[in-house]
Amino acid sequence: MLETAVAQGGIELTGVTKRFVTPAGDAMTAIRDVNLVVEPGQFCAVVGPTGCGKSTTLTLAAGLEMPSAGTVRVSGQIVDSITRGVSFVFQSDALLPWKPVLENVALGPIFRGTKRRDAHAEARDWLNTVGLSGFANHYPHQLSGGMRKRVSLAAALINKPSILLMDEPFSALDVQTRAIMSNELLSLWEKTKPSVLFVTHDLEEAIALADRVVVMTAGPATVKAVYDINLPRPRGAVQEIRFDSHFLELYQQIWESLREEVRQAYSRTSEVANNMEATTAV
Ligand SMILES: Nc1ncnc2c1ncn2[C@@H]1O[C@H](COP(=O)(O)OP(=O)(O)OP(=O)(O)O)[C@@H](O)[C@H]1O
Repeated sequence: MLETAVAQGGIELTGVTKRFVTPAGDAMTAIRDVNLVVEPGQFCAVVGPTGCGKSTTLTLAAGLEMPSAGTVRVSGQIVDSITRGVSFVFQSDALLPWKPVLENVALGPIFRGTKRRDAHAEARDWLNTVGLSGFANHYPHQLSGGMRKRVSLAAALINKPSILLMDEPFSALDVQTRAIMSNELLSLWEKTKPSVLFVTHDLEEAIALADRVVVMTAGPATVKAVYDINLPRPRGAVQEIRFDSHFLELYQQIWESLREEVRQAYSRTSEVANNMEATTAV
């Protein structure tokens, strides 16, 4: 497993712990002793209770944060600065509001030194791929949430990333748009096959999209269990695969594992809230 992760685009976290300093000056451990492998071209989803450290895991893979202990390797190289070949898609769109759609999509190639005309031509191809060829001159605020998300995907994929890091990319969308975007993401991923690390709160979404689902424990997070999702590909419409009997079995099995962590995280936050109330009442 270790050898395969060394190939282009493989991600490997070994014994990774990340501590932060809180605003009060205390040390807090966000993730603890995390071991995680994403094989090149694999779609890996990470689920876990809120606040357990999923986004922290992504920022470590991106090289935006450094581990306090352990190592992060991408394509076999230890990550010690911003990782090359990575595109990030967040919950918010991260588009520049003062630039039209075409310019937003062309930004990556322009930053890398591609001539403006060539970058625009490439951006037009990507807008065509995500079904927005008629919106090149619109500004982000003139688009719907789903359309902005498509622009974000085009802006990420135009960079031909070997790694795509996605932090709850569709959570702000309504259910129907979310399903459409999931299908679009799968068909785009099947064309270019970057390694994907996809953080979500939605277990159904994780199983419908991924080759592998990683369940993290209540914070400080460590990896609790890893499930291989052996549903056939291409998956077809994510709305339909949810009714497949094997999908339901996988859901049941993974939810069993996740439920306990969600319960623990919830009771911890309730304890903190109760303690705060008690302190305030004194
Ligand atoms: N830069 C930082 N400084 C201090 N604490 C941080 C920092 N980044 C994250 N944390 C803390 O680390 C913990 C994990 O945060 P993280 O955002 O990784 O969790 P998450 O699982 O992605 O949460 P959610 O599911 O709610 O999005 C949280 O307690 C958070 O407050």
